[in-house]
Parts: sequence; C-alpha cells; structure tokens
Amino acid sequence: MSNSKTLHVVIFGIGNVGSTLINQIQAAKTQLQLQQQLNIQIPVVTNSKLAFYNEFGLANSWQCDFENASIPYKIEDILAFVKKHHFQNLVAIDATACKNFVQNYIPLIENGFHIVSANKVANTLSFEFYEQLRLTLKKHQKSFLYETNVGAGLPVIETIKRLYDSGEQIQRIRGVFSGSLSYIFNEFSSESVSFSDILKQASHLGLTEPDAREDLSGNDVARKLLILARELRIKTELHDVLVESLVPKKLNGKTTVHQFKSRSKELDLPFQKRKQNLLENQVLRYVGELDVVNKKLEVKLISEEKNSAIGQLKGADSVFEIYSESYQEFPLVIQGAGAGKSVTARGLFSDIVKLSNSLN
Ligand SMILES: NC(=O)C1=CN([C@@H]2O[C@H](COP(=O)(O)OP(=O)(O)OC[C@H]3O[C@@H](n4cnc5c(N)ncnc54)[C@H](OP(=O)(O)O)[C@@H]3O)[C@@H](O)[C@H]2O)C=CC1
Ligand SMILES: N[C@@H](CC=O)C(=O)O
Repeated sequence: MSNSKTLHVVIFGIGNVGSTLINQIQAAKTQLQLQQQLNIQIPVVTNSKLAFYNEFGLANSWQCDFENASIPYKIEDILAFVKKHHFQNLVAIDATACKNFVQNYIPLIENGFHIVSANKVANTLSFEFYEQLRLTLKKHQKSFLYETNVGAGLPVIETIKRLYDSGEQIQRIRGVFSGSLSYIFNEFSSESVSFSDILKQASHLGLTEPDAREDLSGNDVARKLLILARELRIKTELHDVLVESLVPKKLNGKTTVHQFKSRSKELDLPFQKRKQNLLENQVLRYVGELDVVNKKLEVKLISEEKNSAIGQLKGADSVFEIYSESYQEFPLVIQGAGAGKSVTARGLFSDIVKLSNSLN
C-alpha cells in the first residue's frame, strides 16, 4: 500500500505572495514526493474576480492558463467544484489582503477546508469573530495556520506559542514589526533619497501592503501586535492599540490608492524635517511594543541610536525582542526579512507542510 498523501490546495490571491507560492510548490514537487511522499495538487486559483480550474492540478504554464481560461466565480462555485471531484485534504490559502474575503472562512471550514493565511484580517476583527472562528474549526476538526501574519517567514508566532504553552511568563515584546517600514527607514536614514521615492521602491519590491497606507498608518503593525497579544490570551481589540500614524490626514482613507500614490510627494517635506532633527548618531525607526504585564500595545516612530540592535537593522529586516522570565536581561531575539514575496510564500508553504503532517 502506498503511504503517499495528496493535499488539494485552493489558492485565493495570485499577486506577489500567491503566485510565488504556486511557483515554489511546482518547483518542489519531486522533492516533496520523494522525501515526504507528499503530493500537493492545486486544482483552483483565483484573483478577486476570476478563477481558473483544473481538476488534475495546475501545470507549469498556469499563468498563461489563467489568462486564457479563467472565468468569473463565486465562492459557491468553488465549493461545488471540489465537492463534485470528491477532493480530500482540502486547504484554502488566503493570499489576499481583502477585508471581506475572511467572511468565506466559516463556509470554507464547514465544507471541509483547512485554512492557511497570510492575510491578517481574520485574526484582527472583533474578539467575538476570533472566538467564533476557533469554535467552528474545533467543531469541524479543521486547522487554521497563520505563521506569516507576523514577521512573514520568521518563526515568531510558533516561538511565542511554544513559550506560552510551556508556562513561560512573557513580559514584553518589542521590535520593528514591519518589513516595509524597516526598509523605508533604513534607506531613508542612510541615503539622500526622497521619502516618496523609497516608498515607491518598497512597493515595487512587494514589501508593502497593496495599499501602502496600511503600513504607513501603523495599521499593519497594530494588527501584528494584536495577533501576538491574542496568542497570549489577552482579550483586546484593534482600536485598543495606540498608534502613531505616518499618513497625513489629507492623504488618509478618503483618497483612493491611485490618488495617494500620485500625491505621495506630499510626504517628503514632513519626513525630511524629522530626518533633519535627528542627532548625528541617530536613525528613525518605526517600532511596536506589546507590554504584556500592563496589556498595553503601542506603535510609534522613534529616534534610535545607530549602534543599538534596532538602529543597526538593514534591508527589510524585522526584529522581535521577547523579554520573559527566562530571558529577562537579554531578550530572545528573532531577526530576518520581515516582508517580501519569497520569504512570505515560503512561510505559507511551510504551514502547508506542517498541516500535512497532521492529515491522513
Ligand atoms: N508582501 C509581503 O511581504 C507579505 C504579505 N503578507 C500578506 O499577504 C497577503 C498578500 O499580499 P501580496 O501578495 O503582497 O498582495 P497583492 O496585492 O500582490 O495580491 C493580492 C491578491 O489578492 C487578490 N484578491 C483581492 N481580493 C480578493 C478576494 N476577495 N478574493 C480573492 N482574491 C482576492 C488580488 O486580486 P486582484 O488582482 O483581482 O485584486 C491579488 O491577486 C496580504 O494579506 C499581506 O498582508 C504577509 C506577510 C508578508
Ligand atoms: N506589509 C507588511 C508585509 C508583511 O506582513 C510589512 O511591511 O511588514
């Protein structure tokens, strides 16, 4: 009898992260089969409007196939398709940044899907939804993995869970939680380039959210703090996070993404002023802090000494300093690329493989 296991993975969102994930899975097929007897089939991929179906799984030409043969869809069409083909071990990947898409999680779970998500929204809606989602997962014996929600491919959530589950008292988590803002302030502090040009670069590199104001407003970091707080069983909401937004009021949510992009030069002067106010040995850093003891979550722009751990960050690196009873004076530190399509897709891939280990 063969021990081979097949997963049927439906990928929602084929932008930076989703399309990289597909390519990583296709490239690893032989290795997965040989070393782990794991066969990952991708019978459906979608963007916000169109879906491409192939009951035998995607071919390497999937991008052309999607362009030529994708059709408009509703979530019910996908549920009907997987049912018709009696697919087992179903996994839905949320590689969207869509606030509405998470409303599909419950119907997906009720129809046999496990969920693996890079999208932070499901974990940062009301605490009521957070609990409802977990109750539904339990009822249907399904898993929800979301390591990439914090620190992209870095093992942040897993580390915090392990510490917490083994009774370790975590007191404080502090660091640079945003890969895009790390990149932006690392470059802006050390180079003579305008803020808007660096923002554009970060966006081209796929480091920012589809709407970069999610990063600049502090929303994305606030979500990450909230996700970690909830892992530590702190019952709190997104609006409880104290956030210093970097988006001027005139460019906030009332303008479209396109209008914001075309007016991003308006950010140059205020950031140039902040840079001029720095002392010689200082750089700008956008930091997050979760004070577990006082249940306080805060996101702000600070002037940091160049030679501190946070001041020395390079590229799109994030850093997470975890202070706890066993790591009091010298924190447990997790550092590495905190954003980017390749590391994030690899993080999703790793969650898929982890999930496969718990399936028949
Ligand atoms: N980039 C990074 O470094 C990291 C990203 N993440 C998360 O990964 C997610 C994806 O990011 P990224 O790939 O950069 O974003 P992109 O904007 O590149 O891609 C988003 C994709 O989602 C699709 N989409 C939007 N709404 C829906 C919907 N309702 N149903 C199905 N598909 C939809 C878009 O389709 P369309 O083109 O039709 O709009 C697009 O294909 C985000 O949640 C982000 O926070 C997490 C960690 C790091
Ligand atoms: N936009 C985010 C991507 C990862 O979550 C970031 O910059 O960290």
